Amino acid sequence: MSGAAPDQALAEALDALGATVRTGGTVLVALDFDGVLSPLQDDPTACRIHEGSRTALERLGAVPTVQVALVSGRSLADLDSRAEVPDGTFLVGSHGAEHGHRVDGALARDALVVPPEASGLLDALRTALAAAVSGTTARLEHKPTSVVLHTRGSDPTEARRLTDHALGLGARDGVDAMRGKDVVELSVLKVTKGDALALLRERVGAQGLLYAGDDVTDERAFATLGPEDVTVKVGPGATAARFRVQDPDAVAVLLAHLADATS
Ligand SMILES: O=P(O)(O)OC[C@H]1O[C@H](O[C@H]2O[C@H](CO)[C@@H](O)[C@H](O)[C@H]2O)[C@H](O)[C@@H](O)[C@@H]1O
Repeated sequence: MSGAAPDQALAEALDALGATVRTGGTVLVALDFDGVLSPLQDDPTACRIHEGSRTALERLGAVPTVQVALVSGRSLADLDSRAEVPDGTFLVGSHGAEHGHRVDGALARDALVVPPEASGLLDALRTALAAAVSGTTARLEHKPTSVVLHTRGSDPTEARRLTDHALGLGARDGVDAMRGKDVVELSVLKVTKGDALALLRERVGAQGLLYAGDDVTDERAFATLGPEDVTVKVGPGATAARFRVQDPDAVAVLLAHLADATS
């Protein structure tokens, strides 16, 4: 495998999670998708899970007291279509708005309730953003509870103008604006990955937790996790996480190390 090995402090934290599993404790292994399990791409539809991570998650998913979860900003359907994860994996999409899990080779979704006033607001946001990006190189992505402005690859001046416009729309009542890497997401539900992780932790009764993420919305999650949790920032930039690895190649090595530590 081509990624860098975890540094000593992270390796020790992974070994401690492995020891928890070997003594019968439950460990939640939760991962962001873009920038963590897949390298970032100009075209979001080109992203696939890293082969090394896919293999390691297969191994981890086979351990009875390891619970694997993907916690992503992508819509649940989009995440499911490219994740290639084993049965039993929890999938959280749209930054925590959509929940499901893999069972019998398919996605089982939890019900998603969007109040009518929120649907109306989302339609208005979609219309306003569509008018703003018309004739530009920026793109829109539509999710069940949000619309996303993508400016990766756009002219920087145009990207700034559209970003400011989207953030202006995001200041409206009932809208949660989230900035990410060359994206502004306008959601009509107030959700966070931190809340999603808290729910999952309770649902599986985890004694140990690992979460790896690379983006602004992952910082929201890191900030809610405890000092004993193994939080891993992927890539450069300020972070509230305890540990850092360089890139998705290093994530694959980290997950393989954890899989080894559980057996
Ligand atoms: O929480 P994540 O799994 O990291 O999802 C966050 C967003 O990921 C995608 O956008 C990002 O990745 C794209 C593909 O590499 C890249 O082109 C874009 O610039 C990035 O922001 C996805 O398209 C969004 O819906 C997710 O919210």
